[in-house]
Amino acid sequence: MKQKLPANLLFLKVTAKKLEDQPHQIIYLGKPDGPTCHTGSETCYFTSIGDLFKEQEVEETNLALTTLYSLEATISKRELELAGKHGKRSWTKRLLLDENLLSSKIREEADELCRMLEEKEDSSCTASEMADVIYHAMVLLRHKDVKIENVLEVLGEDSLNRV
Ligand SMILES: N=c1c2ncn([C@@H]3O[C@H](COP(=O)(O)OP(=O)(O)OP(=O)(O)O)[C@@H](O)[C@H]3O)c2ncn1[C@@H]1O[C@H](COP(=O)(O)O)[C@@H](O)[C@H]1O
Repeated sequence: MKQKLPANLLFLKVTAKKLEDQPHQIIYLGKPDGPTCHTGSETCYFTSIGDLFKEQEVEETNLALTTLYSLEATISKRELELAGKHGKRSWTKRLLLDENLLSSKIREEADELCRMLEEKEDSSCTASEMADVIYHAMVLLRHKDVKIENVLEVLGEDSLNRV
């Protein structure tokens, strides 16, 4: 069987196959007779490996942002829950209610991060130490009514100014 592609008069040789154990299913196999793309190119896979790496970078950035925004939303939710009488115990709520505790935790976590560097520990704990710093600092942001977006904007401006 030959099937004409409407826009560009290119052809695919199509064969149909039935699977023995799946009598109600048909698999069509298309074998191009000449180029398969309307541009006349052999394929439509125009994306280079380099572009794929860039896409991966974008995906990683999106994941990082989604995580930060989601953490921000959780912290805001805990703040709203403080208004209710009964709610489950939450470390975030404790921090939001106690500025001294919040400050001392941020200092403690930042100190742990620095000590890890000074004492030349291997890097296996770096991510979790940094996560502790970020989380506690983000509770402070909420307490001061500052959005993570504002922080990211400042970081973006700084990096542009330094190019
Ligand atoms: N990221 C955190 C987070 N990191 C640490 N902690 C808590 O912070 C407290 C102190 O943390 P530490 O790391 O200092 O714990 P530690 O036992 O002193 O251990 P060391 O550091 O001394 O080894 C513990 O009760 C931890 O559970 C956190 N509590 C909450 N979050 C985030 O906040 C969200 C809401 O949490 P709740 O408010 O508890 O519902 C969670 O889903 C998380 O995303």
